[in-house]
Amino acid sequence: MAQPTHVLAIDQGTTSTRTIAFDAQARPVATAQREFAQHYPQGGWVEHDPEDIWRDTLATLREAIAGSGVAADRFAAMGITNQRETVVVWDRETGAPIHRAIVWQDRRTAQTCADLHAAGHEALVSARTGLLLDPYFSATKVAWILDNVKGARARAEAGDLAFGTIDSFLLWRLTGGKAHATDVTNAGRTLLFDIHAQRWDEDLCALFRVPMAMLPAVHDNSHLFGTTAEGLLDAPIPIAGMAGDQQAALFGQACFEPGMAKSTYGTGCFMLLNTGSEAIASKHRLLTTPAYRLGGRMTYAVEGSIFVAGAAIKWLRDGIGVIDSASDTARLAESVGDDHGVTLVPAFVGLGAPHWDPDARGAIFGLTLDAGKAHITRATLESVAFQTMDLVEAMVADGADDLGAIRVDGGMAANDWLCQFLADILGVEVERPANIETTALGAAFLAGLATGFWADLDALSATWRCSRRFSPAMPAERRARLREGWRAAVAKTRTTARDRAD
Ligand SMILES: Nc1ncnc2c1ncn2[C@@H]1O[C@H](COP(=O)(O)OP(=O)(O)O)[C@@H](O)[C@H]1O
Ligand SMILES: O=P(O)(O)OC[C@H](O)CO
Repeated sequence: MAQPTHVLAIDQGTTSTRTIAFDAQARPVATAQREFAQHYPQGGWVEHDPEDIWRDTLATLREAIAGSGVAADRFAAMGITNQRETVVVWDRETGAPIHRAIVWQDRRTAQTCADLHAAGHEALVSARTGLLLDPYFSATKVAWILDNVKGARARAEAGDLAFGTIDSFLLWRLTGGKAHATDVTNAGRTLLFDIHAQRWDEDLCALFRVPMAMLPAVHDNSHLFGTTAEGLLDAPIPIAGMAGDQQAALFGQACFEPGMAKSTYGTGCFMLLNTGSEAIASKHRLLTTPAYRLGGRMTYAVEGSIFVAGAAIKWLRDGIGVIDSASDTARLAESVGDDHGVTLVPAFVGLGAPHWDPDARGAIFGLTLDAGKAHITRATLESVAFQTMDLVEAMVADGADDLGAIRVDGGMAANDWLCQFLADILGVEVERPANIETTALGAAFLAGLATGFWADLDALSATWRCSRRFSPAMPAERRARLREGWRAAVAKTRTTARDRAD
């Protein structure tokens, strides 16, 4: 066999699918990317067509291989990383999904979660899964499909249907239906997986009414999951790494030591803090989640999940048309004075951590007649930093040491204005790596480790480079005033949601 020279990573995100080819120095040598359709069948519902996702995955894989100029048999392996929690249920015989994928942002099961909460189930769920009863997670979405597609529940119980998050679905398709598996990080977002015992939990499956016969096998993140089916690519390539995208970003940022944190700004924003071999239960409504498992040894993280970050920028562009492109936002934000007085709370799909309020909806405060698109744009960027601030405060209140620095990545991290405002509001150093595609890199690292392409974590750490560091420069008094303004706006947003519900 030819000596491997490169590794591939598939990054299946909420709004786009991409494949990146990396060389042995972890440099991206070819990228292929496609945006795909979002379906909003009702208010608060969000769906994807799994066939779109599969079509784009295959197309970007072929394109990235061709674009790299590297022969397919020179790739040591590929890794898969994915939007987490999103649910696909498919027929084991035909491989056809029985419903569109229900996306992590979808709120249709809010009432089911409220009922389970009222019945007193949250303590058990949190103790075993590290999560909360929120429609964000997979279990209630799976049950919704089984209850709403005719005959599905009986077929699932008979073992004829398979459930998977996007990673499992892609693995199934890539291997021609040979492998039905996932990894601990994706399993750990379903509400069905005991993150301490590290196995599917019978009680939780019964509580959420998900038949165990439809669940995938769960493996380490660095593991030989399967090999691409004959004829799919010019040569079969092993699939040897898998992780949910936020955990992959933590890995790609080389946050391997307890106390190291990263924050990823894509559609949403997700901040993960490595807590080592200890699963720390949050007292401030953060999540406890598997960070990665290598050689059977689990590393955990504490996570703050924010549902809307880049999605608000997309809304500025596609929803209300105040910008032509995401890259306009920094210039517009700079054009507004510091004391502009506008606050935007982007609770478009409720609020995630640390509030977990599925009924909250977006709001803008402080409008005056001179407020224009620049004010709204600036307030939108600021809201992303303020939400991160809420997460950091919750982590510190949970006993985390004061964070000296956070590593940022994701599409929005390209925005210098945002990175500086983030450093100012958090009062910590913000480090942006040379490669902000850390999600894909993390998946590539996992696949490369499994196949010996990279030797160990030290070899991976050695590839991490900071390209720009943003240091806090805002006077403490101004920071305190802005923080206060944000808290008041969030409180008003939540009161309005409660008033509407009454
Ligand atoms: N310069 C920028 N300023 C602000 N937001 C940006 C910028 N560039 C990209 N974005 C936003 O980042 C998001 C894309 O990031 P990405 O990491 O690709 O997301 P995902 O993986 O969730 O699909 C989009 O929502 C886009 O609006
Ligand atoms: O698509 P992203 O990058 O915003 O990530 C989505 C998260 O995995 C949802 O939990």
